[in-house]
Amino acid sequence: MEQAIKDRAQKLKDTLNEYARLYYVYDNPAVSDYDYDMMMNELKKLENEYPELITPDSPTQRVGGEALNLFEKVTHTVQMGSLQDVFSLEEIREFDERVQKTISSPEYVVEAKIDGLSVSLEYTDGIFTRGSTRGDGFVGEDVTQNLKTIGSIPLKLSQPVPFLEVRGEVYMPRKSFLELVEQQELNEEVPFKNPRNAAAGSLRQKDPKVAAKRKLDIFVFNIQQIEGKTLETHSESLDFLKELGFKVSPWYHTFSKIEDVLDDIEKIGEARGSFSFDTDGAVVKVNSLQDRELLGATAKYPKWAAAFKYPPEEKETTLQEIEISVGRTGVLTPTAIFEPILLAGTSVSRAVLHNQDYITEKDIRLGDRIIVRKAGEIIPEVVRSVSHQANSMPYFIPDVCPSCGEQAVKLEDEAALRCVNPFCPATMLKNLIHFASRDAMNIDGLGPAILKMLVEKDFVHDEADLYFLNREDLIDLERMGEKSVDNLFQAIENSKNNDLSLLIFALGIRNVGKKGAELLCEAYPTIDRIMEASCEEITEIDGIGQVMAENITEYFSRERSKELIARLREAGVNMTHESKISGNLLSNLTFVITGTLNGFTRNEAKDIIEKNGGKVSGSVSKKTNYLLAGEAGGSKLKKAEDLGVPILSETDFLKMINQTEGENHD
Ligand SMILES: NC(=O)c1ccc[n+]([C@@H]2O[C@H](COP(=O)([O-])OP(=O)(O)OC[C@H]3O[C@@H](n4cnc5c(N)ncnc54)[C@H](O)[C@@H]3O)[C@@H](O)[C@H]2O)c1
Ligand SMILES: [Zn+2]
Repeated sequence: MEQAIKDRAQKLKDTLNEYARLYYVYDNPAVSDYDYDMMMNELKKLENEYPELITPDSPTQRVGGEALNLFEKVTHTVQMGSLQDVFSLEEIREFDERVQKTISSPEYVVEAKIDGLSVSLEYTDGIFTRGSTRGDGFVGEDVTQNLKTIGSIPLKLSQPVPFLEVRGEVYMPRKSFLELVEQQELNEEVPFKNPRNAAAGSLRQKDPKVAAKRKLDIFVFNIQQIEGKTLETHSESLDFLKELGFKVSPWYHTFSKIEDVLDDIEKIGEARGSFSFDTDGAVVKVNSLQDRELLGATAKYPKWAAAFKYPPEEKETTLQEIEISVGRTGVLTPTAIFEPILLAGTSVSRAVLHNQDYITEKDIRLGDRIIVRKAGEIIPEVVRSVSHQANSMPYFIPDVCPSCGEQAVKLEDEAALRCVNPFCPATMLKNLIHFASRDAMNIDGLGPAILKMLVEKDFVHDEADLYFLNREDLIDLERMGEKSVDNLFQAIENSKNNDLSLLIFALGIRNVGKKGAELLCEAYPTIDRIMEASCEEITEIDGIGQVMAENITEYFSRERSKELIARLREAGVNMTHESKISGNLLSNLTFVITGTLNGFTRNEAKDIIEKNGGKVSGSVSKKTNYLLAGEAGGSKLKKAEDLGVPILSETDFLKMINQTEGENHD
């Protein structure tokens, strides 16, 4: 065998193993399933031709990913194998021929292949006892608590079957996925790439409360083990599972002619665009359970089943327009608008172009002939440009926000353009969520869901509107009863007393965090003084740099800001800052706190020090003035001794503070 072939095989193994790790262990694929499958196919062909290339670490020999240490491990009594996959109807005929060598006139069941993750559910005397992921097929993860949050998994079966283990596919409905991604974008989290990864990521959350919020669902498709009931065929077992209370494969039909099998596969292909879940193929299974025994399995998959994978559909069309929309986080997204084409059973006229880098890399221009692809995923994408029109020019996303008309900017380390106008209607919801959040105005009960309704119903257009809400409007809102409206009004009322520094932080001025807001307020303790301060003056504040100072003055120079502040003032929102620093006897002194204190918590001690003008640092150095040591000081105590830093006991510290307060009273 040539060295080049060996090298190619090794390269494929390494790359596929890495892709599989990202996909199974981190739920974050680097390439599309189709591209992965095509590489896998190439490796399989090489290994077929040169069997000496097959090593135990080859991805062709292994199923799925490793179990994470986060969960208890579960050893599967019945192996949870994968499926042999095929990419043409011809290969389904070949599968049938292979089956026919062992079984005469086999009967087949065709099922939709759900794109989720495989789990095993165990029941003893009809009670759900344990659920686990597939893992590598032999050892999976115990995710019982998370599975219990899925409403369609029965906790008790309609019959007390002595023992039952079933296998099913947990998935995230498309609608839930779109909602989740929207939420993740608002929270500035990295969104999941597709419903399958979202389902896998959600089921492997350590906290079942998170999993519960993710709206997962399941289709059960096989009996792995059963006691107390004899079944002859697969279709019979699906019927029985239904009777027990399971949600089973949504599409299954039994056929005895291979032509009918092929027809049904095509029917699923046409219908799958309209399913509420992602379908990446069709599975053909031998129906008789006894025949399955005869056919057996390889180390990786059963020989009685085959998965047909639908190829991604691609079509050529003409790009008519590029529409720019602005999302809730202010990101400008280009969408291709083209002459409608029929893809995966639906008419398509729009596709994502991601960002400027994507457009530039593929040199996509207005008027181009383009190739659009729809694979398993929900949203089609523009794959490439086939040809440009004469005299066409490279396309650049205009740097203007389509919602507010202000200039959009490219932030560091981002491929995207963003609208940063604090009053852009497109990003208002996100600003409001920040405004009401715990660290900002801390308005309990005014979370993202309610704010979204308030914005959608046009009740709220900016932060000040929150203080002029109408009781009747709120009571009409979904899920808002009298009591919760009262509580909400009380929380809004309470927020009026917040310190000015919280309000400044809540306004969401670019680059102004909690700390920056506090520093600003220490220097300028009223809103009027802040608004009058010049950029130069603000830059002089210790801890505030040029950029932050510019952002602050730019914000307050806007007419909209002045109006907003005026209305907040009218509502009675506090506009002054009460300095935390009441004394200065500890000024210029740095403290480190260690050990357990008796009279107060470490945070309380920190507050006392800061109120008196001192600083608290996390580690002892030559610059430390005092170590405040409670019981069991440990390494910090040792270090302070070594460096000769004075050590204060709690009593010493109290004396020092009382002296301070005493002096203040003089
Ligand atoms: N994009 C990437 O980087 C990447 C990496 C690794 C794997 N993958 C993808 O993962 C897949 C390979 O994973 P696999 O080994 O799980 O194989 P598979 O997903 O192709 O098929 C096996 C699985 O199908 C599921 N299934 C769904 N509906 C079923 C039904 N009705 N009957 C029987 N089984 C059903 C089972 O849970 C089973 O585990 C490929 O599609 C591959 O593209 C992608
Ligand atoms: Zn805008």
